[in-house]
Amino acid sequence: MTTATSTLPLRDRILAETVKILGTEGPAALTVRRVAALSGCSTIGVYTHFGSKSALVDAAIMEAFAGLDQALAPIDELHGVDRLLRGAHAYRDWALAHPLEYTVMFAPSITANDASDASAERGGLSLVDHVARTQDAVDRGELTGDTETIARSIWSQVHGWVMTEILQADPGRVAPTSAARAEFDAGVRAVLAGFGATTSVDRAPMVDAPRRAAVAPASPYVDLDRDAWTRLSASTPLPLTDADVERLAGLGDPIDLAEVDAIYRPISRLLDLHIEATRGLHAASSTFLREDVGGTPFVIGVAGSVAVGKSTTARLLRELLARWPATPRVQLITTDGFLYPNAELERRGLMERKGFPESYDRRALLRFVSKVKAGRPEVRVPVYDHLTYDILPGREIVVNRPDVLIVEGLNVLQPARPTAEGTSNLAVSDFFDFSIYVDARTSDVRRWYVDRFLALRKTAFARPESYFHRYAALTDDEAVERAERIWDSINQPNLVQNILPTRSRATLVLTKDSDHAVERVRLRKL
Ligand SMILES: Nc1ncnc2c1ncn2[C@@H]1O[C@H](COP(=O)(O)OP(=O)(O)O)[C@@H](O)[C@H]1O
Ligand SMILES: CC(C)(COP(=O)(O)O)[C@@H](O)C(=O)NCCC(=O)O
Repeated sequence: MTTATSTLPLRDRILAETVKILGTEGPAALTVRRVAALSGCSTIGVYTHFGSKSALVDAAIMEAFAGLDQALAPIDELHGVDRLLRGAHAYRDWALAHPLEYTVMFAPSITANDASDASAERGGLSLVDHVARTQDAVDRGELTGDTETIARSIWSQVHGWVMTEILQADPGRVAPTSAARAEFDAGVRAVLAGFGATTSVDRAPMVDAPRRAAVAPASPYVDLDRDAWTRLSASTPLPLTDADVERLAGLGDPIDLAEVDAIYRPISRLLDLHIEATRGLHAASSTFLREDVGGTPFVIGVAGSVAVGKSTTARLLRELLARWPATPRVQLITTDGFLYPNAELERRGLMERKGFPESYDRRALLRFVSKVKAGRPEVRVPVYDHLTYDILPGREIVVNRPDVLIVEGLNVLQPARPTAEGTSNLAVSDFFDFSIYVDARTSDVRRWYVDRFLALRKTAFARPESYFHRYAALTDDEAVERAERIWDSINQPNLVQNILPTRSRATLVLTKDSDHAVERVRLRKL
């Protein structure tokens, strides 16, 4: 941090001095007394703002990551390899301008000993968005290989390079030269080329970048910005009203009729076309086989992170599809009904892994969809209750040969697990006729999760039977801390390890901006 700290508010002054000490002398030199003296306050002042020395270290790490995230935000206007290259430069530019913060974020002597698990792991989690950006380049056919390997190779190149530049300079003072920038650029391009990048990456300044790429030549997807998507179904009527939309919107998911009109009306039209075509295919098969192969429900999977707004998407689709004359009977189920009950999760040591693939009775879920698809009547689904955080004993939803079944859940796009013999099982998604992945930046979803947790304190948590009732009385700060802990320890690792990697399997990907509005739609065309 190069700015003079004396004019900053006390909290920022304390953090700045902490970063200086940690970044130049290491954690052994950090004492609350010293930070207080340098910040011009008493030790009580430090404790009042941060509570403890380790909380101070945590705050220094977390704030530094927030700064880096902010510096990287503009590249999310871009796509593919272009975004990865520009991201690498934005990352290096920030790190070299904040060498002490960068040291605090990544020096193992600090993160391994003096930070809490959450902030020590924050470095790993910062890879999440990078992995998602890499996945985008792979999905577009601009890079070839395993996404995780490519993402790690790019990051190792960038991080290793930046750390060397910082260590070679005087503490806190890096003077980047254009020669160093050119060398760095060549190094990152070499890594990208090693994974098959052929796209010529232009050097125009970031602000001039096109908002959206049209279609990558080898990509199996068509990628449309919001306006282009909306124009696709100009003549389809919108059968919902403001009141319908208000009724269907999930907590913290600010959707309105304009958004439904712009985004969901075209989806509903596209689905109607798919349903019609699928029925035509069945009729053709019947003619060929000279027997009636029978109708079967059209099954749609809706996947995405916890708190991304899958439920709102699924409910809107149910409502819109039911208004098409060919599909009046639309049912919606969520996969949480197939979570093992808490007692079973406890027995398996999985209470902290609710939502991970292994926390579900996957065989029961597979049996369920295959029965539905086979046209069986009265197929039953257990019911999960968010309030008690458990399966409701004896309660069931009956799925009775609907025209359309929507299956919503975190893991619905998981590929099949290999059997012990090395052959492949079927996966739930093998029974889908269409699938939708609701996507957003991980940092935005984290914020939505925390905001929803805060809002739930006054509603669901306030009820004595709520599993989270003990959180109803928390102060704002305590509730934020609690929600972030659940997010960082359960939901984000699940997103990164299990959910995000399934995104490219979806027929349609809806990418939301930080205000929940869908900014981009990607449709599989091949
Ligand atoms: N602890 C909770 N108490 C009550 N309702 C909850 C709780 N957590 C989530 N919900 C509700 O459950 C639904 C599903 O949430 P989630 O699985 O996070 O999916 P999404 O937000 O993507 O729809 C949402 O309507 C949400 O408001
Ligand atoms: C119930 C869920 C696993 C979602 O299940 P889904 O319907 O997506 O299969 C999730 O909302 C959840 O409660 N996760 C556990 C961690 C948490 O309390 O946020």
